[in-house]
Amino acid sequence: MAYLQLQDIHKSYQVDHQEFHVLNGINLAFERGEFVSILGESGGGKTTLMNIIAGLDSQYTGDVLLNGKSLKRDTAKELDQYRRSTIGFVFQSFNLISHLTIRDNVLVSLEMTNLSHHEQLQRADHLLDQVGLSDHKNKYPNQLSGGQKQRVSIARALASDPDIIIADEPTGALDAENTDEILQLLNQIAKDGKLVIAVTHSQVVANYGTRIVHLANGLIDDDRVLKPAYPVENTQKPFRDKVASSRSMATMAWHHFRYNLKRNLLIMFGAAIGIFSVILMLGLGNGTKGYINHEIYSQINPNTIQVAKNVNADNPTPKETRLTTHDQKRLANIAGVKHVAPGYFATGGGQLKSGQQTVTLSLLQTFDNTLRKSSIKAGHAPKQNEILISKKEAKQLNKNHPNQVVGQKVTLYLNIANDQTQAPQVLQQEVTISGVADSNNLPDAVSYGTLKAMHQAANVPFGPNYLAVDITGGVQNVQPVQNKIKALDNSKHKQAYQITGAGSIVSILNTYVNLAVAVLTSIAAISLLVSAIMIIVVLYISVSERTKEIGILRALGFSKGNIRKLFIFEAVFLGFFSALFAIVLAYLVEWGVDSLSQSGIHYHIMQISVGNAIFGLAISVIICLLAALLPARKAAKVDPIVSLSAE
Ligand SMILES: Nc1ncnc2c1ncn2[C@@H]1O[C@H](COP(=O)(O)OP(=O)(O)OP(=O)(O)O)[C@@H](O)[C@H]1O
Repeated sequence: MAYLQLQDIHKSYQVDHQEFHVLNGINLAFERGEFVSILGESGGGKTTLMNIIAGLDSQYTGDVLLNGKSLKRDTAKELDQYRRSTIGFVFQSFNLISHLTIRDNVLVSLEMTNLSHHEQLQRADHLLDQVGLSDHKNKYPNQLSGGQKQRVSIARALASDPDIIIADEPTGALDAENTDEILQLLNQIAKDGKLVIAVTHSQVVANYGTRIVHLANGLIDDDRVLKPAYPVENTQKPFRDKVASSRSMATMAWHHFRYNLKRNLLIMFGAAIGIFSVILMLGLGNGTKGYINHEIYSQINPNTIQVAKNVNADNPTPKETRLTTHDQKRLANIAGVKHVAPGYFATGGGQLKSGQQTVTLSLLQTFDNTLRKSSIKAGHAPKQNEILISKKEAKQLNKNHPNQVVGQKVTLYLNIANDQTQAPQVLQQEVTISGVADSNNLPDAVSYGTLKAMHQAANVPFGPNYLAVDITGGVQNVQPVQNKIKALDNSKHKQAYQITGAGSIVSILNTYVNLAVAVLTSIAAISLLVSAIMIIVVLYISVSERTKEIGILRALGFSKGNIRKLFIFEAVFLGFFSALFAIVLAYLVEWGVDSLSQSGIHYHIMQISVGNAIFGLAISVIICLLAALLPARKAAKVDPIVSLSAE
C-alpha cells in the first residue's frame, strides 16, 4: 500500500452554467522519501491537484488515500487536522504574514503543537538556523530578499514536522543562485524521509527530484522515476499537533493590533468619545444627586421621618388627623425604629407680633429630630415658651442684625380650628425667640409642650398630627422602614400612614435626577452606536485586507473557529483600550470640572465612581464584541483556495 494514493480524481469547475473539466481521472501513488516534480502546461490543473492533495479542496470525485485511509469522508475539522499534521506548504509568492517577524512566522505553525512555548522557540530557532537565517529572525518579511523569504517559508512548512511538503512553483520568483539553494533544501527534506511534491514549469527543477510526473489534458501522460526514493528511517514524530489555543489567537491578534498601532489609535479615539460621554454623564449624575442630598441633609436629618395619618378628605378636621398612642406604639414596634415622638404641624398658620411689627409665619411645627441642631445659625433649639424662627423672619424683625432677635420677647398667634365648636380660633402666647435657623426655607419651630400648653389653656383638644420617627443606622435603613410604614393599614385605609416632611421629597428629587441622568446618558449612548458602526466598518476592511493571511492560516491548519477568534480578540483589544482611553479622559475632565465647582459651590459636582468606569469598560468591550461578530463570521467563511490565489 502506497503512502499517498490518488484514485481516479476528476475535477471540474462550473463557469457560466458550463462544466469545465480540469482533471479527468488522475491515478498516482507516492512514497515518503520521494521528491516528485509535477510538470505540465499552464492552466493544466497542477495547482488544482495540489489543493486536492492538501485537503483544501474536497469538491472532486475519486479518492485520496493516506496510508490507505480515505480523505473523502473527512469533516472540515478532520481536514484542518490533516493539514496541520501532515501537510507543509511552500508557495511561489512565499505567503509570509507581513506583520509578524520571521521567527513569529515560523512560530505560527508551532502554535498548533503540544510543545511548550520554550520548546517552540527552540524549534523555530533551530529551523531558521537550518535554512541559514538565524541572523534575521527579528526582521519582518519585507526586510528580506526573495530567496530568504522562500527559506523562511520552508522553515515554516517544516515547523510542524509534516510528512508531505507541497511546493507550488517554489523557485518561480527566484534567480538561479537562490533556485539552487532552495532546491538543495527541498532535496534535503526528501532525504530526511518526507514526501516532497513540487509543481513547476522548470525542467531544471524537475531534474533535481527523484521523479517527474507530466500532466496534460487533465491526465497523467508521463510518470518517470529519475532515481529511487530516499530511504525512510524514523517516521515517529517528536510531538503531537493540536488545535491552536485561544491564547495563541489572542497573541496573534495582539501582534496585528500593535503592527497597526497608528490606525488603531485613531479608531480607539473615535470609539472612546462615546464611552467617555457616557461615563461623564454618569459621573455628573452622581455629583448632582450627591449635591442635592448634601444640601437637603445639611438642614434636615434624613434619619428622622415625619409620619402623618392617611386621610382622604381635602380639609380634614384636627380630630381626623390626630394620632393616638396606639399609632405611636405601632410605629415604635417596627424593626429599625429607634424612637417615636409626637409632633404638631400648624396647618392654619400664625403670626408673630413684636410692638408694631407683625410677621406672618409660613410654616410652624414642633421642633423635632427632622430638623438639625446644626441648622441653627444663632441661639438654640426652642424649649418651653420659646420659638426658633427662620432667617427670613428674623430679617423682618431686625433688617440689619437678624441674629440679634435671639432673646427678644414676641407674641405668638396661632390660627386653629376647634373641632368641638367647629369654629376657627386664635390662640396666643408670649414666647422668647430662642434661635434663628440658617435657611429661609426651614419651618418656624416651637416645642411640643409649648403648643400643648397653648391648647390646654384655651380648653381646645390637642394631640399630635404627625409623629417624628427616628430610624437607627445609616440613611440606607430609611427606605426599608418607610416601606414597612406604608404597608400598615387600618379599618378605613389600606395604607394607614403617609410620610411627610422634607425627607420624603429627597427620594422624589433623586428619582428626577436619575431620570435626567438616564436621558442624558441615552443621548450620549447614541455616540456609542456610531462607534459600533465604525468598528464594524473597520473590521470588515480588515477582513478584506487580510484575506490572504486568512488563506495562509487556513492552509497551515488553523480552523474556522480560530480565524473567528482572531478577529474577535482584535475587537476586544480595540474595545478595552478605547475604554481605558475614555476612562483616563473622563477622570481628567472630572479633575478640571471639580476644581471649578469646588471654588464655586464647594462641592464635587462630578463624581465618577469605579463602578461607572467598570461599566464603561464592560459596555465598550461588549459593543466591540457585537460589532466583531459579523466581520469575524465573514473572515471564518473565507475560502482558503480563493484567498491564496488572490492577487
Ligand atoms: N475557481 C475557479 N473557477 C473556475 N475555473 C478555475 C478556478 N480555478 C481554476 N480554474 C481553472 O482551472 C484550470 C486549472 O487551473 P490551475 O490553477 O490548477 O492550473 P495550473 O496548472 O496550476 O496553472 P499554472 O501553471 O498557470 O499555475 C485553469 O484553466 C483555471 O482557469
